[in-house]
Amino acid sequence: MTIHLTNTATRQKEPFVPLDPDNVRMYVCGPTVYDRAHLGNARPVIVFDVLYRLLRHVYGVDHVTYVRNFTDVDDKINARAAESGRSIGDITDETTQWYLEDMAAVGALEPSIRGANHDKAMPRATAYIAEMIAMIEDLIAKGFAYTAPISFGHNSKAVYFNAEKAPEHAFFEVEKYSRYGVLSGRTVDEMISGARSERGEGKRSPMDFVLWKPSTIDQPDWESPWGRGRPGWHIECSAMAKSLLGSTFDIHGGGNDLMFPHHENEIAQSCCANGTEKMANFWLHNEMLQVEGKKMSKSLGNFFTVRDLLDQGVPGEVIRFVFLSTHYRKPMDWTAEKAREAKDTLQSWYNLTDGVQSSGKASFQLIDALSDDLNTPLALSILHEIARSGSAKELKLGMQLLGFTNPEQLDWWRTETVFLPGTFSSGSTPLYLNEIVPFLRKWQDLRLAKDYVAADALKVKLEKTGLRISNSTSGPTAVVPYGFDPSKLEDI
Ligand SMILES: Nc1ncnc2c1ncn2[C@@H]1O[C@H](COP(=O)(O)OP(=O)(O)OP(=O)(O)O)[C@@H](O)[C@H]1O
Ligand SMILES: [Zn+2]
Repeated sequence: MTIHLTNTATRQKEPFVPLDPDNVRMYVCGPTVYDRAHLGNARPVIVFDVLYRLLRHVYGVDHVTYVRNFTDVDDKINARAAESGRSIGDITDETTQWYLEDMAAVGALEPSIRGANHDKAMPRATAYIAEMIAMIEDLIAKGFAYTAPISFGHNSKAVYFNAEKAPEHAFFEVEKYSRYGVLSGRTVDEMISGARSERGEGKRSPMDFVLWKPSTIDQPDWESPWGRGRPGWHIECSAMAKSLLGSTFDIHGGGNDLMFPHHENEIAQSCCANGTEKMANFWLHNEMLQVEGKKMSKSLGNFFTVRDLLDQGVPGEVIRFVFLSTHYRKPMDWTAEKAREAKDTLQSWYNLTDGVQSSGKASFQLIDALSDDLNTPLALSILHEIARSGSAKELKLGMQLLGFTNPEQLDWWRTETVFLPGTFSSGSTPLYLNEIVPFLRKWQDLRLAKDYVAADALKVKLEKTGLRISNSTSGPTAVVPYGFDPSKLEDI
């Protein structure tokens, strides 16, 4: 069975043939670490996690390398340090840790080098400055890049190191690379207006972009042939990808907001420095999580974080489920309704598969769906069918393939059912039997007395505590959610 993926570079769905089936190589642009990940940032993580799992399934765990970087040098980080009075290292260490915790909570595997956990699978940009400098020197030597000294104005001299010699910018000269713009399919005008936001003294053309920039004394800096300075964002990914995956690798991924200019610039740098035709054979881009039609983003301020949802009691698996119910190339919204439905579904699936042995291979139908350009909505509907047919083992295998791994320590989905008069569903006595039964009795009495108004009011109050109250064939019934807090009953 061949995996087919939509390749942004060709705008077609193509059969995926790895360069080396013994080591399938994927790079995904990671976060800039200065704040909590917002919910939109989790979308590429979950999408590429599914692809990673599929590749491991097809080629074997030891035959897939997945690299996702941390951008820990960036002007947004400097700004956060300046406004908070904290050190850059503190901010990047803390947010890196947060990111790892939040992405683990949504069921994402950590990237790995052929299945082995390794620092190199999650490289920090600051550990690759020497490689970035070498690549920039290479680009200059080959005539694709140039340098330009900053001009010392009346007050700028004092703020730079080594004031004797003006530090220099290094720029990539876009005109030298004929395939610039091919990935995103943009016109020169569109690219010029997109590039204008990036300032830089001494640029030959507004489209040229920064490879290296001088640092003032209050900015992070490294020694370089162009004076003390720091790298531009794009060169970070080119240098790390080359160093860890080679000059040409299989798949490069990220959100479609990165297609231009970031990925266009990565391609220009890598292909020109490495003398290759392609940086990656396949370019994959996920569409955006939106809020009222606009991209969820930090700059627009229309965001909430993954941690906000987790703290509100939305399980990470529910976040994952909601993302997978929309195809990765379609924009989507987060809604409370989708989260509720996902939670109900997962709750029933986890209960159905609880304790079921799960060795074996996931169903072919499911692999087929994922192999067709990661059709996760179809995969979920196949799981629905499997669940309806009652095939618990097959369901569990399928859930595992999609990353719903049923973590025993986080069994938010476990429920118990209490019936009147004091019987219960599971083998052991429910924890809150004695607290709940009197309320069920009272509800039954009100109904028998035909005082439906009071009965309904009581039901509403009980359901506010998290119980689900109904009248089953066995009589009044309360479904008790995992983590139920009986002290909430005291106010009724
Ligand atoms: N709303 C979104 N929906 C889906 N993916 C997103 C969204 N916003 C950002 N991403 C992706 O998240 C990843 C991390 O991006 P990055 O760290 O640059 O985001 P950011 O700069 O923190 O966010 P923002 O774009 O909100 O300023 C990238 O792959 C990017 O494409
Ligand atoms: Zn990148």
